[in-house]
Amino acid sequence: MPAADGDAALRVSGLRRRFHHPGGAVEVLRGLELSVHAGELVAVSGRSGSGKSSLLALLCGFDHPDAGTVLFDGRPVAGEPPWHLCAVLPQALGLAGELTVAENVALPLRLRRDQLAPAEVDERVATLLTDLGVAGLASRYPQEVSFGQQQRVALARAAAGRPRVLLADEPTAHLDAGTVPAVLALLRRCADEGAAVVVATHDPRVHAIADRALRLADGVLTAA
Ligand SMILES: Nc1ncnc2c1ncn2[C@@H]1O[C@H](COP(=O)(O)OP(=O)(O)OP(=O)(O)O)[C@@H](O)[C@H]1O
Repeated sequence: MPAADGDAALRVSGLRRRFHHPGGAVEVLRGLELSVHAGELVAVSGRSGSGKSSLLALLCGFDHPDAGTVLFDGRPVAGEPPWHLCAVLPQALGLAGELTVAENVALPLRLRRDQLAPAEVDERVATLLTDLGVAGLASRYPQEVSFGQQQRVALARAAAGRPRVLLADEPTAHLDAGTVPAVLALLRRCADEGAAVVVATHDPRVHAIADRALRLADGVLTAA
């Protein structure tokens, strides 16, 4: 029997977001509904400008809706949810330039209140960097590696805290075909280990590993 919406790790209701431009207002999200359960990987497609990045920004608290609710395990969160509850790979990546690759990935673990032992942090970081094929870059700074490598580092950072909800915006853009399988495997593993995973993507390779495919159009999500 499918899990009830009320049990969803992430539950979004009636989400609205309007942007104001000199030429007028654009309502990008128009009462959007979404429920994602623990262990589920959902791929969200939609034409460029349909609002995928705007949706992810609202889910992770970078932006605020005009109306609607975002619940994590049935509860609202004031401001940005902590990394262990919701972590994001944004399109702009947002790596800290003053921290090395390894320090960036360790950051969500170091910021947690329930601190892990330093050896466990180091092991988790090393495993993620190895899995994503960037272990050799651990002591470099983000500006010393390629954009595609930075993208994998930002994904490792998002996954490091084993978040309840993992969001990824176009995680396979900028990657060569040989690198994509490792990214897909990590996203799938995060879901299999219990995260609710939402991926904004046009990539059919992501759709192939997703449990559900949704399409964002006219401000709402429908089955793709
Ligand atoms: N901060 C903002 N201020 C004004 N308009 C915005 C803002 N952010 C997004 N928009 C507008 O909202 C719409 C949705 O943008 P968004 O980046 O969410 O689309 P997207 O589906 O992620 O596109 P892409 O696939 O090209 O990344 C676009 O028309 C965009 O111009």
